[in-house]
Amino acid sequence: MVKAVVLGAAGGIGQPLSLLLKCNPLITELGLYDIVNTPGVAADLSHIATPAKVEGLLPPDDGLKKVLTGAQVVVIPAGVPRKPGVNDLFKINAGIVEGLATGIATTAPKAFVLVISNPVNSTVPIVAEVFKKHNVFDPKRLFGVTTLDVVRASTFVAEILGDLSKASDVVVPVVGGHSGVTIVPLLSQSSHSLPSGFSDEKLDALVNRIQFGGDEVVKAKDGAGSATLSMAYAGAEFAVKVIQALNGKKGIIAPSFVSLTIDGGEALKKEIGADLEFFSAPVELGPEGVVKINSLGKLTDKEKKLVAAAIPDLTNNIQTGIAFTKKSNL
Ligand SMILES: NC(=O)c1ccc[n+]([C@@H]2O[C@H](COP(=O)([O-])OP(=O)(O)OC[C@H]3O[C@@H](n4cnc5c(N)ncnc54)[C@H](O)[C@@H]3O)[C@@H](O)[C@H]2O)c1
Ligand SMILES: O=C(O)C[C@H](O)C(=O)O
Repeated sequence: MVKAVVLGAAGGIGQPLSLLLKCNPLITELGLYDIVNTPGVAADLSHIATPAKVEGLLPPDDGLKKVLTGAQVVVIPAGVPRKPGVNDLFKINAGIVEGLATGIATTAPKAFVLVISNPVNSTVPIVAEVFKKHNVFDPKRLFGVTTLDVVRASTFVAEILGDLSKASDVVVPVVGGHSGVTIVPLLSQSSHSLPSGFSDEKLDALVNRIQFGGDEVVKAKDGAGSATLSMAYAGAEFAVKVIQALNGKKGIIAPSFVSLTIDGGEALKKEIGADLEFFSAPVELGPEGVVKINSLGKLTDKEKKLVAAAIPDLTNNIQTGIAFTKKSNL
């Protein structure tokens, strides 16, 4: 019996993500919340012949509180995506995420919180600070969703291998954060080796494509927003892993942007040579959330440089999130 909730459920990510969650038999209750359209989305999904009972709520009449009551897993894709005229996502999304995190901290403080809203490197620290203000912060239960970078890495490697049927078997750890140079694919650890003779230039181009995969979609959508369908796929994949671990399945490991106060975090700080509060690394999941942050493993010199290049942006992004909540009255 698992209740999952999507905050921002009527949006470009929210709707297909809610569809994928509704299709998962592990979920028995699915709560949908947005500032618009959730009753319609919920009515539509409720006709699908799967176990989850769906409800769609809006802000009036304590909708946020009602939807969060009893929630075990809360996924947050609420907020604006990149599009013309929207240059600073943080300005808008910081307040949205802070408001929703306040709702979770007061109504479902034990829920696992999966943050999709960008910029993830800053919105995750915002959620952490809000939870600290309410004295309910459990770092093991807060996740920045970086799975789309992992999904892209698998797909692009399978494309290079000339066999997309392998895409879902290819495992490439992607670490660091979720924006541009903070995205660090560890291609030397790919489950499927790149073709022999794969040149340095080609490797650089592949790293760049994974780091800036979001731009490809924004450009192709030509003003209509950023990745929604691939993000919904990635978000559902990560949410299901969290739910499987919650239900007792062992050995689930996936990269996520998490607090380095968790077991394994101190060792990771030494590995990356930086005293960061958050970093995306492979984490082992269990019924209480993150059991342990794993080592990044053996890195090539190129990968060590990529990690070093990610640190300044990560430091700034994390501090921007923390500074926002310090100034806020919520
Ligand atoms: N983590 C990732 O890998 C990743 C990937 C793609 C997009 N994103 C981010 O996800 C976010 C959503 O993208 P999208 O394309 O779905 O945008 P969208 O505009 O299509 O949908 C966002 C939804 O959020 C809702 N919303 C706004 N304020 C809200 C509030 N206070 N409470 C509840 N709902 C609220 C809107 O009504 C809308 O339905 C963006 O910030 C985007 O940058 C993250
Ligand atoms: O790039 C974006 O703005 C959206 C998202 O973070 C992505 O990786 O596609």
